[in-house]
Amino acid sequence: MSVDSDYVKFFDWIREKGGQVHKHIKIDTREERGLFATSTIESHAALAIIPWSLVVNKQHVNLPTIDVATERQALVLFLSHEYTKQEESDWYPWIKLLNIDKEADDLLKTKMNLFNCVEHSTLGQALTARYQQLEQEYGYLNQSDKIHISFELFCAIDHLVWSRILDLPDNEPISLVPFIDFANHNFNANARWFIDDTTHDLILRSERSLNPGEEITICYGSKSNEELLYLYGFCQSVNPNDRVTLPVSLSPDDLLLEDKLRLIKELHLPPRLTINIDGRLTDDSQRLVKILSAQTLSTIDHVNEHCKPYLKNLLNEYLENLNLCSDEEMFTKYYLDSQKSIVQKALNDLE
Ligand SMILES: C[S@@+](CC[C@H](N)C(=O)[O-])C[C@H]1O[C@@H](n2cnc3c(N)ncnc32)[C@H](O)[C@@H]1O
Repeated sequence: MSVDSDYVKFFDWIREKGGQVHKHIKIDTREERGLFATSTIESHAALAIIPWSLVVNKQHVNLPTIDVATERQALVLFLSHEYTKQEESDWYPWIKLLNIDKEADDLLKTKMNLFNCVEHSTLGQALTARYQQLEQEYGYLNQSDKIHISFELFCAIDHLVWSRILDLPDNEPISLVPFIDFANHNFNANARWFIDDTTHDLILRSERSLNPGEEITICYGSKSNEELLYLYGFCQSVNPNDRVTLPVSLSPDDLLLEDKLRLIKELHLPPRLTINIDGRLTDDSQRLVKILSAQTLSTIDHVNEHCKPYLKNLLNEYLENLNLCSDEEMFTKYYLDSQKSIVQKALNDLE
């Protein structure tokens, strides 16, 4: 069976379930598989209407009725169960296109490569934590007979969930929305989705007129490269929302340890430094540096002579770590180059 006929079946399935897809749209693969206009489409056209019954979230009737720790886990279990049923699944026309087996292979090859490349960055730390959590989750679900797939497939499905969920507004649960999940990201997207107030359908709408062959994109939000890589496995060479986040810690030998911890808690300061694309620290981070670098109680929340050396040391250490990362893969290179350039700007500012 050709892939094209799988797409035809998918479109038919959406229509059978009461949805609509604009006649001038197809799913195609150029650099990346996505949605494309096959003819001119006017501005504000409904590109797709997806009925609420096809929106997968924790309230969905078909979700496994077992306790789940998080909304994300509910979606992972849903996809795992439907994947296991194969053609018996009511969702098969969509599940088939998710290429879960191939995703598992790719994840092992490319994503693990990414993982190794960025090992020394904050992204590496976040990915390590996620992997460890997945191992624990899988161990529990497997032991209690709640899941019947391999760990590799479980990781692939977890990645698919992270990369395809939509954050619906107004306290609606995070959801998977077949069809809209084939739209790729662009900061200058030409389409957007919303929930119809009266029907509760999910509508994908063109925001301007589309040319024949043009890709239909949505914006995944103002995310940094680190967030894009973590959630979706891609990032952008020029990302106006990029930033650096550095985890910081206090030495157990610090004589002001308790005072510093108390103040950080009182001020609700996140335990990391954030440096914006222009190389400037956020206000919270500037305050954190003052506290962390203070050597006397009277200067604990003031600019002191230790602020600059403290920050310089931290930035140079991070730069050294970034230089240890390999940068052959395109997205890893975008990420690393942007991180280095932001840290360098911050260091220049300190001179
Ligand atoms: C919601 S899905 C979009 C459809 C997906 N391309 C597919 O083939 O099913 C999100 C995934 O698409 C890819 N993607 C989306 N936007 C991208 C972009 N601007 N550049 C590269 N890959 C992108 C990433 O792999 C991401 O994890």
